[in-house]
Amino acid sequence: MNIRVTDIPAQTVGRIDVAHVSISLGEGADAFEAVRDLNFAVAAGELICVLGPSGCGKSTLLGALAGHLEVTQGQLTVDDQPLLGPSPDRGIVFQQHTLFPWKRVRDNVAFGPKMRGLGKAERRMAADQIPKLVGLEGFEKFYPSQLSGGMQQRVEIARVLINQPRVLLMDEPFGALDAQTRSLMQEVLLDIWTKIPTTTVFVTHDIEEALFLADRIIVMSARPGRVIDDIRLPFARPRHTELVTESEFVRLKRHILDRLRRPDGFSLLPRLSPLGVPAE
Ligand SMILES: Nc1ncnc2c1ncn2[C@@H]1O[C@H](COP(=O)(O)OP(=O)(O)OP(=O)(O)O)[C@@H](O)[C@H]1O
Repeated sequence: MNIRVTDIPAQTVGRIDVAHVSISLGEGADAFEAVRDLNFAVAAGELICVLGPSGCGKSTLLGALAGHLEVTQGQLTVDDQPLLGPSPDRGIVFQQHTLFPWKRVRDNVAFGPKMRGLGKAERRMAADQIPKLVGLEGFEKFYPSQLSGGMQQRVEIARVLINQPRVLLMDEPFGALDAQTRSLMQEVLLDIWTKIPTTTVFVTHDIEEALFLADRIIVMSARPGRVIDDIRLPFARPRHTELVTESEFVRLKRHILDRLRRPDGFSLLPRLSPLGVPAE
């Protein structure tokens, strides 16, 4: 049975507002504008992909959402609260692994709550449930080096989810995986997101990945990155790999390719409001 986005439990937290955000990097004569006047919102529980060519500032935007970078102009808020720095409320998963090699899976996952001073019983409960959710059952006692790349990424995701973040930030998390594992991990992510519909901002330069995962795709131009398209996807959930051969999928892929080639060209899709719904 296909379920629609509206059937997934509604989230009430995790709304992101990116209001006229520009970010400059570098200093003095080396300073340059990485992203310019980004203006969009992400609804609570929505999964968006930010897509754009290499160097267009996708990671810069994610770094600012994570609280690692300050914006030069404009404002970033989550649930109307300005971001004041990094927080477990906004968990980030990178392409590179950040696991402690000397800790077992279970202890890697439980590390964040331990640092936050959560009690042992609470930690144990979370550390038992989250690995199951991401498909790590049976691997809790393994060390990272005993796991495949895909399994290590599951641990990375578990480590973030255990903090029950309002927002999940993902910076090309599957970029280093082989094509088959990557496809599997996309399905794993959608399965997790359906069970815990956390607001997710997923950065990628892979058009098919964005089309497969997202409720909406924000397309950015080359540097300085600007939003050149905001596309709400019509595909039902759950999504299966056959989706990539459907005519609407192929049509949207062609549309995005065209937008990336001609960023100032005219979009044939309906114009969207900042929340990604068709404008009046
Ligand atoms: N700390 C930094 N100092 C100077 N320039 C930087 C710094 N970090 C990134 N850049 C430059 O800023 C621009 C935006 O980088 P960013 O990593 O955000 O792009 P991206 O879209 O994520 O690229 P990719 O898809 O290749 O990861 C790039 O031109 C990059 O070379």
